[in-house]
Amino acid sequence: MLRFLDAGESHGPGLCAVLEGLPANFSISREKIDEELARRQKGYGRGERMKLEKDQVEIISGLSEGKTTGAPVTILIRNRDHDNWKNKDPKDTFVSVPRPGHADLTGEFKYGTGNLRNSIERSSARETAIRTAVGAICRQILEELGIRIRSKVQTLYGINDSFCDLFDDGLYEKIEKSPMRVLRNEEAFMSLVDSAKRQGDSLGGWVYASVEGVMRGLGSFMHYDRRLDASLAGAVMSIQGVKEVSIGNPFLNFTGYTYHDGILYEDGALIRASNHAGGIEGGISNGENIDVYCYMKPIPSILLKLPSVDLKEKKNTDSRYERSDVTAVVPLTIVLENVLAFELLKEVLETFSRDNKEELTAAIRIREKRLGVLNE
Ligand SMILES: Cc1cc2nc3c(=O)[nH]c(=O)nc-3n(C[C@H](O)[C@H](O)[C@H](O)COP(=O)(O)O)c2cc1C
Ligand SMILES: C=C(O[C@@H]1CC(C(=O)O)=C[C@@H](OP(=O)(O)O)[C@H]1O)C(=O)O
Repeated sequence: MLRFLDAGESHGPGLCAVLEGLPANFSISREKIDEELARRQKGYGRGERMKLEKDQVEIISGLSEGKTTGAPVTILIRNRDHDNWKNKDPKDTFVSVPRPGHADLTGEFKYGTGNLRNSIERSSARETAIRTAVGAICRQILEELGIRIRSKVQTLYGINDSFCDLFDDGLYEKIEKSPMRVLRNEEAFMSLVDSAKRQGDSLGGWVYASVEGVMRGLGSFMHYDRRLDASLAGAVMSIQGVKEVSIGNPFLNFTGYTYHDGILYEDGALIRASNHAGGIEGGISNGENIDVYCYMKPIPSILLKLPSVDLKEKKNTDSRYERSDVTAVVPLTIVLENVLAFELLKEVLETFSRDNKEELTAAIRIREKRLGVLNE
């Protein structure tokens, strides 16, 4: 079983993860992991923190001559901002006024450390840096198996028309360079972010990822917890700030006749007339692109005042501001891609459970050969 644990606080020395269950003999490039980390740091609407960090991964275990050995892979990302925090007087970082919408209050209900700073540190989406690094390892293996993931921002604020409707040729390369550049309506995006910032407010929006080349037959309807759509949705919902997940386009109105994707036999092959199902039927991948949409709520840390309570003084007060992004929909696209990469590799290994590259690719070929009969 592929699994990982991660640890680390937002302003602590760093973040780390142990990823276990990778098959042996796959090449993993550290540079490619760092490229994903750099992509995640970009995006209009990011706050001051991203100017301080330059995320890079250190690989502590699990690779030999750049290849997986089957041993647990341990990775580490250091927090540059730690240098600015390590000598702070605890009195100066103490927090007793929770921000509505963040984890400050619920974290205190649950853990009761008396200082909301502890919840802030671990609940922070800083954790998405290490999750992106984990996904970036899985992604390199998926790419060798012919699976490719790409993403884009679909909407910002309440604007339900797309900033960029379709993937153009070569767009993937452009996304890799800078996710912002691919937004057709880049100026509209930027001015919306600018005005939210001027107001002291924040924004959310929808992002979209599409996975190409997924083999048929991942997931199962045999039990609720093996359904592929459920596993993917759960993983995506676990990303900080994500509140809705849809497999297939949630913006269109359908009837049964217009929604369901016709099955056609053409030129000796089984094909689908459309892909409104988003690549999953009955909890099992059907070979079409897996399309995942998710909605991120507006960022909770805002300069505008919301009602809150000083838990120490037991007095009503205004919410307090903590340095923040205005919107994180652009980095969310990269986090989404890499969260999906981990989940999909886990599903591949669940279905074709093998311990090394050669046996894994052979097992996938045997399945494809059997399904190929349907196309004759
Ligand atoms: C990439 C990314 C960056 C984020 N940046 C911030 C931020 O700067 N300030 C903030 O208050 N929330 C930010 N969030 C959202 C919070 O982490 C999130 O709302 C909080 O942990 C509470 O979790 P919940 O919204 O899932 O309930 C960010 C989320 C992501 C994915
Ligand atoms: C550090 C990251 O995002 C952080 C997520 C975050 C939050 O509350 O979730 C709050 C901000 O942290 P800080 O107060 O240090 O500026 C963001 O910068 C990152 O994405 O690497």
